[in-house]
Amino acid sequence: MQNINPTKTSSWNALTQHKNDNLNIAELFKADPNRFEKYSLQFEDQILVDYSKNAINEKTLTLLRQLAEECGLKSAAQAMFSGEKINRTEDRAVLHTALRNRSNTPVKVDGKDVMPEVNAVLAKMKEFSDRVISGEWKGYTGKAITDVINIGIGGSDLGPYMVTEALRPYKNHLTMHFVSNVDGTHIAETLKDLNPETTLVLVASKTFTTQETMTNAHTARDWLLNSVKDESAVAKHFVALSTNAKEVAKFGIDTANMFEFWDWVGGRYSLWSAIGLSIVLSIGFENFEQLLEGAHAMDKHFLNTPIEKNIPATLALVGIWNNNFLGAESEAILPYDQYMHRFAAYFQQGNMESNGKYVGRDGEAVSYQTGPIIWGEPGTNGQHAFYQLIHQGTKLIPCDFIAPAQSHNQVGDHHSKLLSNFFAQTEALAFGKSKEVVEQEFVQAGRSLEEVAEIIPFKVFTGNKPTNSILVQKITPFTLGALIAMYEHKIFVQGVIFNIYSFDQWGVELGKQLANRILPELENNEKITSHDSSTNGLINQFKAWR
Ligand SMILES: O=P(O)(O)OC[C@H]1O[C@H](O)[C@@H](O)[C@@H](O)[C@@H]1O
Repeated sequence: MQNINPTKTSSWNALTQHKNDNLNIAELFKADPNRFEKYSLQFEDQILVDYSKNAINEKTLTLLRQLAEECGLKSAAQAMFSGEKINRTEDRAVLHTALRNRSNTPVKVDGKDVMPEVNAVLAKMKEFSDRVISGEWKGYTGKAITDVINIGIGGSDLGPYMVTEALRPYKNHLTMHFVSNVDGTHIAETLKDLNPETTLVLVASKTFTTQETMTNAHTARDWLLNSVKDESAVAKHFVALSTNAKEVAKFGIDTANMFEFWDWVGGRYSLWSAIGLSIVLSIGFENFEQLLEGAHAMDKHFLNTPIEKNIPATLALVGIWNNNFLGAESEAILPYDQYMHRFAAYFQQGNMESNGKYVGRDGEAVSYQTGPIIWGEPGTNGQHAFYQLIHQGTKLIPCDFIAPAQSHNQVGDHHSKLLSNFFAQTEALAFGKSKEVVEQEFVQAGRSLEEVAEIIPFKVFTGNKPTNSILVQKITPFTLGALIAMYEHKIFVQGVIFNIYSFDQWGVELGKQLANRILPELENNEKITSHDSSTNGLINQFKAWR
């Protein structure tokens, strides 16, 4: 990928000037009755992306598209899809798109087509999951599996957990559990109600060396062996999802029970790989294939659609406008769908681990903002918690509102009520409430303006808060796959423009290294003096209190 400092492009300069036009969303709507038609896009008649409630006009979009061109977006996308080693700092290709390449066209890494291996692992996942779901796969004592625990963390947890929750309406009889935290409470609470004879454990770890996961996996293994007291039981109750066959064998899992993936799959992009086995076990292989189909359809859209109609690119560019020119520091993802309650958490890793970088592709510190802080919670719960600050605080927080038109649970008028909130919020954020309207409301309520003068300012909403509305016909495996891929590519486009490496994650290493240094210091009762005074003080107090 090229090394292009975005701030040195002519479009960046022009955008900096253009910021002074101080666009106002309400005025933009007043001036153009066709704004919705102009600034909304549809995907396969199933997903509507309305980005019209942003402070943008034709000029903004033209300049942003020019920026993408000047930063080499097209060739960068080609490079990723064709297996070039765009993850330079780890010398790896980035091919989560090959995992869902339903067209099965060859994708080469170092001259070798990866598709036969991808298809072989998918076939193995199908065969295994069919046997577990049908009850043909038996545990050590001959009983069918009832519960599945996925032990993993980060990319080996968030994706599978988010998707199995989002697609709960499609799930079968198996009960899924996800254990990630090294806090013993997580595994203890999970194992408490489970029977080892009917439990299958998936140890999900790309590297198979992650402290949290290996610790939890050993605890689960001890739990099984405490109950059945025969090492050979492990083969019936443990499988590994990993790239590291050597470590898997060391742990005692037969490599026949290993579902492989490859170093060109980033952890936070791995739910499409063997890491998705918990998804397959939960909703069946055909539904998992639909998830892959949806993502593949979005991949094709991203790669082949001109930038004017390209959904991930458009979301990325509008995001850059808000982040780099209007000064927004964070972005909220707000699904109006209870099943999608982990969606924001998933893209917290997806986005922040990808684009939370301060070093550009030239090895120098950048002089501009890179990835935003991502946060969010499902729909109306957020309204009664943190929306106050979005409406009337001093910070600019662009929000993505996501909602399905059809609910999986048609309970009374719940869905109309939910969606009325979904529509109302973006309207309120964009248009606000003026002083005049507040006054009018008081007058209509029979109050005199003199009497209420003091409280009027507190009731004014300035509006002009940017939002995207993403309306999905229904959350199905296909549309969910497409939505996830849409955000993945948005992150990719922003990383290209930020001129950073989006697919490494060196920032997680230092803490790990220091924890490994501290762990032996906690194993005795000696006073610790090897750190700064704060860290020494904390460790010593911990030792005194434990
Ligand atoms: O799957 P693994 O190897 O256990 O890694 C789990 C997580 O570890 C680190 O925090 C990072 O590298 C993440 O990207 C990764 O998802």
